[in-house]
Amino acid sequence: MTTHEIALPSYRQQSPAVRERFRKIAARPVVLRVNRLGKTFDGVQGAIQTLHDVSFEVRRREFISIIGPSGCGKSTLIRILAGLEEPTSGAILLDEREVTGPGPDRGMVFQGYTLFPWLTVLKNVMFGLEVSQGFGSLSAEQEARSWIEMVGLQEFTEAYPHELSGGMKQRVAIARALANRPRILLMDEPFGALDAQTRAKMQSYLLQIWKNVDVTIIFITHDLDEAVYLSDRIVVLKANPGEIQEIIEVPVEHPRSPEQFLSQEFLATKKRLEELIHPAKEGDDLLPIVRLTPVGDDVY
Ligand SMILES: Nc1ncnc2c1ncn2[C@@H]1O[C@H](COP(=O)(O)OP(=O)(O)OP(=O)(O)O)[C@@H](O)[C@H]1O
Repeated sequence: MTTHEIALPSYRQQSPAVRERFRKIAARPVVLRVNRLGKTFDGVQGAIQTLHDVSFEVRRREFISIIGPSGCGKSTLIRILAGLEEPTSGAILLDEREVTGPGPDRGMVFQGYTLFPWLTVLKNVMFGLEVSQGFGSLSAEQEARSWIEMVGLQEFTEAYPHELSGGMKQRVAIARALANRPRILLMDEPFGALDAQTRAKMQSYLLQIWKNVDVTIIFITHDLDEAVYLSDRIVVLKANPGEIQEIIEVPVEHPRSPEQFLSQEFLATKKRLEELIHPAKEGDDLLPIVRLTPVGDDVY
């Protein structure tokens, strides 16, 4: 049975506990304002309008996912938030100050493993502390060790990246990003290259870390389950140009746990995401038939 065939409550229906959580979030200060953001690239075939009039606000310690079809401008948006790309129009305000370039107030974790392969786990995490935060080596080491412990890799401080699994590398990348005490952690498909089991573990680790650290998270994913499981709110973009279709308040209660994947609220939210991202078109999953087996030799 698919989620389309189950009678589900509206994804807008919230339990008292969820309503109360959103009321508390609304009372927190705004950390990030994305104001009428637009981005046009000059391509070989002319200008490509990638983002158009994108506006939203993020409050302190919110977990926001950005989701949308391939090419809708998710990575462009996160690169603008990181200060790696300039918007064509509009502005980003972090703590009410305009973002004009990269800064230590924004940490980044990408899908590709971005650790320095020639440095140990400890030295990777110490790097930013020493180079951009001005820590002396002793205090950088102390600080780095506490972040490595936070991601559960204290046994691996002297290991090199090639000695770690993909999930462990991403945990080091998270520790390294958080060690600089960013206001916002920007994560672009951080678990996209991991197998399903490791990915599920990483989602659980990330929720545990987020609970213990004063950080706001912006998380890009293609995975609907991942977006619903992790987020307070989900910003759904559409493509050509990338515009906001809807911002969904996830009605699933906290603390989150994998059993909730089958709850009615979870499925109702996922169904809404499916409607927005993969609107069903009659026959769009059918291939032109080229028959290479004799008639009568059918598998179904
Ligand atoms: N530097 C660039 N120059 C020209 N066009 C670009 C550039 N960067 C992105 N684009 C275009 O902007 C659009 C959005 O790209 P972007 O990578 O932000 O989308 P996305 O939603 O992250 O895609 P995906 O989900 O496939 O990773 C695409 O059409 C892409 O070709």
